[in-house]
Amino acid sequence: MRADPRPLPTASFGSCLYPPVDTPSMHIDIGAALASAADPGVERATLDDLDERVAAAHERIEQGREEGEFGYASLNLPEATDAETIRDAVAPVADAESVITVGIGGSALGAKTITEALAEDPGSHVVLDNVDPEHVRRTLDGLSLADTAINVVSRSGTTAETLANFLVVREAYEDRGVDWTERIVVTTGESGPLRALADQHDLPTLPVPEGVPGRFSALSAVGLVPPAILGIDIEGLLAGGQQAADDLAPSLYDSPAYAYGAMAYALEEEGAKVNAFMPYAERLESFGEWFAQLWAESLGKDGRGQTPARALGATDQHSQLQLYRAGHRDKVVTFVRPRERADVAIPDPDHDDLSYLAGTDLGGLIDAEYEATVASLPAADRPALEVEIDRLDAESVGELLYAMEAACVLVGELADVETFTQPAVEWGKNATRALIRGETTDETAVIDERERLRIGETESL
Ligand SMILES: O=P(O)(O)OC[C@H]1O[C@H](O)[C@H](O)[C@@H](O)[C@@H]1O
Repeated sequence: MRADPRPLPTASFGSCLYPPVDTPSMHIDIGAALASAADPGVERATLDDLDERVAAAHERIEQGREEGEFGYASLNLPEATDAETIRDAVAPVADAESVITVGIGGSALGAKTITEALAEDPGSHVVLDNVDPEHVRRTLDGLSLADTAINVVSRSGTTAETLANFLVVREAYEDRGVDWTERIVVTTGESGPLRALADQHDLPTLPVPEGVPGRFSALSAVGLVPPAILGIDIEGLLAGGQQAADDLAPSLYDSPAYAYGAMAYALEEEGAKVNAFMPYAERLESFGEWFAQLWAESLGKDGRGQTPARALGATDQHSQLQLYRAGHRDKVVTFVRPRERADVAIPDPDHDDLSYLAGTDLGGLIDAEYEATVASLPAADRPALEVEIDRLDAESVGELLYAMEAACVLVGELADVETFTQPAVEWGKNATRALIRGETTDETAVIDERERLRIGETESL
């Protein structure tokens, strides 16, 4: 295992201006997003002023946690989630070689992030979070269903994509003579069609946590059933989450989660309306997808909210970095990396031009790329934030998930938006249901009008 690439603080661009906000295994560096290093950037005086509002927001958050208020209760999950109950529920399928999750959004992305980051074989967790017929068919054809456990998750129990896929998956098991009722775990709310189906077939069912929106439920049965089936240390994930919970403090200078949240908020105020999220590890690619839902659905309200853009390091240095360094000054790049990496030596090159690679390894190369790309942003007067964990283990991943959730809740407080709901997604859902049912509703009227206009325009061409 490759050791820590560099001790802190060193001369990485900008970090000498402000010491990173650290916990035992998580490090947030905000230096390269200060006004002294970047534009848009945050003045130190602005940050100091903002810290008073962070203290007030922290008080509000703690009060919401104490009272188990809707949304704020999410930040109690490390303590509230009972790992043993989850382990008992998955015991009948603990021999499964793979898991197929049928769920979407917050009911899929947490589990996907955790198994991608920590499963021995990330491919052993397959997620059906779309209703693309060819993809669903190909996915099921590619699985040995007898060795695959089914994880069906829906907080509302009504989501069309999840229920449709569940019916297709169930039929596939039946067609192959595999008793799906013996290979399934359901996680859902107290009511709704999925709960009714689970009761009808007497399926092992876990409750979604009370008062926790889907996108904040990774550290509950919603996110932990597939990891538990695949032998991942779910207790370690919860311990990491608890570590991050214990590190919440009434100052951004003492809490990595709040340092990240406060900087993201302040940068949006300064014009950084896009947050390009760039993990430097393939095992953290889905973490970017999870972050995108968290940030977009929680903070995209009242005409504001940073647009999360997904990128991957080092790959997207060769596709998007040009834009980040030389495009509109409307972005911040969030760099994420595990400091410890596997060792894959680069064989001695038999060509002089490649001699610079001699004696190094892929870990050394990707870390050099990380350092260079982080430094390249303020070198172009553009803001960057760094989120580092010591290694990809259960504790660090649990801490990372929780810290990003707490950062998001803080931004919601500072921006004064309704963080825990997502009313804007309902229009499309209602319209879909009406179209499928052949009903005429306000939504279908809009769709018909669009169709009339389109036909009108084509005819007038
Ligand atoms: O868990 P479910 O009720 O099936 O919802 C799954 C997802 O769909 C909804 O439309 C929301 O946009 C998400 O916040 C949610 O996570």
